[in-house]
Amino acid sequence: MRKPIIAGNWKMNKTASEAKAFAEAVKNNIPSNTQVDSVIGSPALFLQELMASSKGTELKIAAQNCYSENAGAFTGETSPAALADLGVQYVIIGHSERREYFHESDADINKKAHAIFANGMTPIFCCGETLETYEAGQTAEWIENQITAGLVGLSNEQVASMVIAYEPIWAIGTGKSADATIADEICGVVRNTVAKLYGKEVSDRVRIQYGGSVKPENIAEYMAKENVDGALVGGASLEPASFLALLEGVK
Ligand SMILES: O=C(CO)COP(=O)(O)O
Repeated sequence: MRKPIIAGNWKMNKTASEAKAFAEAVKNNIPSNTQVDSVIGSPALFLQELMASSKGTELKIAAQNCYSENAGAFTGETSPAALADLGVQYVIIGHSERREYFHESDADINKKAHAIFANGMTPIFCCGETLETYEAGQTAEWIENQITAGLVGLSNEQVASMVIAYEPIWAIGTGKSADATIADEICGVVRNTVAKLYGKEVSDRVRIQYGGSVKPENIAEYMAKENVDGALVGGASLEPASFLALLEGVK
């Protein structure tokens, strides 16, 4: 049985005081982590504050990115070793916004995945296709390629323990969600790709999220699907009441 995981991705939103107020508002209302892993992915600037505010509670904290080296002359980058030292558990990598606006390649993302595991954290690895690829009927091939390249060299145990988020680019922030049937089908493609590369035992364990215009009103439809183990949520994770409602939708 795979434990559900709901992760908010705040993207580049909030100030430190707003991040702290959010954590204070939600931290005592997070469901037990025997039911669901509840995660907030924050800008690096607020991670230390969020770690302090959420200490001893069921709220887990993710970074939205990191570099693939632990230290050195990499101006402006965030060290995975420093994230691990803060107690951060998850790092989102390969988000379509980073691939598109910051030109991250599959190889860059793969190096980050290795660095995250080397520091004892868990990657939330994002994949997803454009509307053009979707309409051309090439989604499955696209997703297989992103996963194959992004996970190169990881061990079976590492892949089994990670989280893979399927986020169709055409459904991100557009209000146009892939319906639950499509989400389940493509999350199934993700799982089959993992099975082909790492075997069935690994693909039965890896957790797969759907992301793209998930809201409290539609979360239950996604969670009811066989291949969907959780959600990666942007806009609807920004307000405490909405984030808590997403978690309620899983219970
Ligand atoms: O990109 C996303 C999460 O990483 C999805 O964003 P929205 O939930 O705002 O569509």
